[in-house]
Amino acid sequence: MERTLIIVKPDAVQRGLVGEVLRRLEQRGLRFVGLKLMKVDREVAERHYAEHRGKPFYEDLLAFITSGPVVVGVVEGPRAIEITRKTMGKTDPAQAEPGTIRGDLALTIGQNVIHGSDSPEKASYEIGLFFREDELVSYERAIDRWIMG
Ligand SMILES: Nc1ncnc2c1ncn2[C@@H]1O[C@H](COP(=O)(O)OP(=O)(O)OP(=O)(O)O)[C@@H](O)[C@H]1O
Repeated sequence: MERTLIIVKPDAVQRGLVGEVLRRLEQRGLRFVGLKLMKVDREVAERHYAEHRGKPFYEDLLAFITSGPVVVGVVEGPRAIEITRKTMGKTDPAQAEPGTIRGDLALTIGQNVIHGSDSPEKASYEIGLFFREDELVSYERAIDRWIMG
């Protein structure tokens, strides 16, 4: 069982795509165990994007992710990180396959609809950055016996 963090980015919230993005993840069998709408402040954004500090797009990245509300979620399931990343598609929407979230919905590499953690270490770090332990809900669905069995 694995957990990963997703962020429905400000462009997707502004464009009314929250339901569409969450639906695509749910349809892959992933189970939401945490979900909330929030604004990301500069300090959290800097911690989240620490690996990109110094890159040419770093300031734009921070400005964008703090520009308006986002929806952050924690999804759980076997191979949740890999399945989420595949469902998202490549970072650059021009290279993302049709049928992926970014391939179908993203407009630019900066405004690319969704973030998903890319390793177990990052998932654990990012979940801790956005959620307290008591905000995450453990539960089982009947369907989990098939897809997780
Ligand atoms: N060359 C670039 N120009 C502008 N923005 C970029 C560029 N490369 C990456 N970004 C932005 O920085 C974010 C983080 O980059 P990263 O390489 O970690 O991509 P990712 O892991 O696919 O995306 P995310 O971390 O959002 O899931 C990207 O989602 C994108 O919005």
